[in-house]
Amino acid sequence: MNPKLLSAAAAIMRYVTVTCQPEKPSGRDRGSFTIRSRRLASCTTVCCSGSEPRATSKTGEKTSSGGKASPPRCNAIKKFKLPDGSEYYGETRDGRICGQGAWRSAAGETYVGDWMHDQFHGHGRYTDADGNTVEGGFEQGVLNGVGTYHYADGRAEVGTYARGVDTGEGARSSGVFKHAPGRDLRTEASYGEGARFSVVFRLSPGGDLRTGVDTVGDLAQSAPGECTFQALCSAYLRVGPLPAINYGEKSPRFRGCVQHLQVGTYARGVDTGEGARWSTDRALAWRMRSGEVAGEISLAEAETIASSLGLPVPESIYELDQAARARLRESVASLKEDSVPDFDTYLPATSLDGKRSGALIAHSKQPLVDVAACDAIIAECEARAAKLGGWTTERHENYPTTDVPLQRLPRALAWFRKSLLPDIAFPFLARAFGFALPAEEARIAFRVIDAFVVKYDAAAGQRLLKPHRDGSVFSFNVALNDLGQYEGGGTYFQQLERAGDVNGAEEGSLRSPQGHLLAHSSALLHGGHPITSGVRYILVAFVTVEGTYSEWAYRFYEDVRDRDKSKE
Ligand SMILES: O=C(O)CCC(=O)C(=O)O
Ligand SMILES: [Fe+2]
Repeated sequence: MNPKLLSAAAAIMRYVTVTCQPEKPSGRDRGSFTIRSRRLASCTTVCCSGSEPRATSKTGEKTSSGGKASPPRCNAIKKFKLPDGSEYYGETRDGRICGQGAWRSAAGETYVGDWMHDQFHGHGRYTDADGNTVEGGFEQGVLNGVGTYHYADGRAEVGTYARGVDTGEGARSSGVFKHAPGRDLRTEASYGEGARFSVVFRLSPGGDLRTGVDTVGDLAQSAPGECTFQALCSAYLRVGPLPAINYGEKSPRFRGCVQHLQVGTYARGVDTGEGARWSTDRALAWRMRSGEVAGEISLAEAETIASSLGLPVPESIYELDQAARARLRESVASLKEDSVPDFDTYLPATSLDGKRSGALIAHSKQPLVDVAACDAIIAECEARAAKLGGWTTERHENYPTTDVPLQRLPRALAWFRKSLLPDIAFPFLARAFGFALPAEEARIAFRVIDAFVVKYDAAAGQRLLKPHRDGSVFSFNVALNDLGQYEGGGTYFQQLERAGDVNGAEEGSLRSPQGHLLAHSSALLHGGHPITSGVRYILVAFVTVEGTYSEWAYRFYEDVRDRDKSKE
C-alpha cells in the first residue's frame, strides 16, 4: 500500500503550485473530510487563524515520529480542488501544502496529518480507497519511523520503517502494480482457523510474473509484468491448492476471501526492523523482519514486539469495545438452558464428545434487527456503490458474490460492532451453538473474519450463489429487505433439500423475512437460492472462535463436513 503514498504525494506536487484555486480561508469549515486527527483539529482552530505563523504545535506533541524536520510555519488555511479531482483542506505556505491538513483523492483515498513541500511529512494517517490504513511517521512522502498498518481485511502490522530502501520501480496506482524485474513480491493469507498459506509473486528479468505457493516453492504461473491486483489474485488462485488448509477438499466447493491476499514488501518505505503481524481475528501472529514474515509467533511475543516499538496491539476492525464485551458477557451468562428457544432449528447434531445435542442451523422466529437499521444499511451500500463505482464482485474465491465489504460502510460497520454483534448475533450464536462449543467461555469467544452485504438481482448481476462451504466456523446472515420485494431466493442447504421440505423449507431453501437472522455451521453445503424476480439484500458474516479453541474448531468443521458429505 505504501508505494501509493509516493504517487499520491507526487501527484499533488505536480499540481498544487500551478493550479490550485484557493477558496475563501475558513478556519472552521472542514469541508467534507473526515478529520480524525486531534492535532489537525486543534491546529485549524487554535494555531492557524489568518496568516499568523505557528512556531510549535499547541499540543506540544512531536511533529514527526520519523521525520527530522522542524515544525513548518503555516500562513493560511486553504481549501481547494486539484485538477485530478482530489481535494485539500488545511495549511499552506507560499502556495504550497505545508503544515497540517487533510487530503482526499477522487478515488477515495485520504491523508490527514503533517505536510511539507506538498508531501506527507511528519505524523499522519493515510487510508487507501480499499480502507487499508497506515499511521506513523512520514518523510518526504514515504513512511519513516514507527508505523502501524491496518489492512482492510482486518489484519494489522506494526514495524519500523526507514527511507532509502529503494526496491526499484515499485508503485501502485489505481490497483495497478508496476514491478521492477527480478523483484519478489510476497503475499500471504489467512483463511481462519489453522488455514493459512503464503504465496510469492516473482518477476523474471524479462518482466513475466510468476506466482507460486511459498511452501511448495514451485512457481508455475506466468502473466504479464503489469497487472491488476485482481489478476495477481486470480493468477494465484489458478495455481490452486491451499497447502495448510487441509479442509480435505479442494475448491470449487470452498468459499474463501480473495481479499485476504496482501502484497507486502514491494516498494519504498519498506519496513526495515522487527515488527509483528496479526491475522484478522487476532488468533495468529507472525514476526516480521525487513518486510518479510520471519515465522509464526505467539500472541504474547507479538505483543512484546509492539510494546518494544511503543505501539499498542492494533485493534481488529470487528473488535468489540469494552462496554459491548461486558454486555455480551452478561447476556450470555444469563442464558437459561431450559428456556424455549425463539428460533427454529434444523439438522440435529451432537457435540464432538457426543454428550450434548442441538442443531447445525438456527433461524430466528422473530425479526431481531429493526426495519430502520436494515434500510439504513441498504441505503449506505447503494449510496457508496453509486459514488465509488459499484458493488465488488471479486472478493471471494470461486464463489464471488456481488457485495460491499463492511469496512467500506463506516456507519454499518460501527453499528455491526457496537450493536449487532454484542447484543444480537453473538448471543444468538451462543444460544444456538452452545451445545457444540467445547467450554462455557467459548460462548463469548466469537471473532468475525469477514462481513459484507450481498445483493441478488433477478434482472442483472448475481441471481444465485452456488452451493459451497464457508471458510469459517459459523456463518450468519441477516435478511435486509422484505420477502415481498423478490421471488425465490433464501439460503439453500443441500441437506434440507435431500430431506424433503423440512419445517417450511422449500427446495431446501429458508426464506427469511426482513430483520431475521439465520446462523449455521460454515461446513454445511449451502448457497443462495436463485431469485426469479426483484432484489434481495442480505448481510453475511463469517465467524471463528478465539485461538484457544482452534483445535476444537478444526475438528468441528471436519466432523460437520464429513457427515454432510456422507449424506450427499
Ligand atoms: O444467499 C444466502 O442466503 C447465502 C449466502 C452465502 O452463503 C454466502 O454469502 O456465503
Ligand atoms: Fe456461504
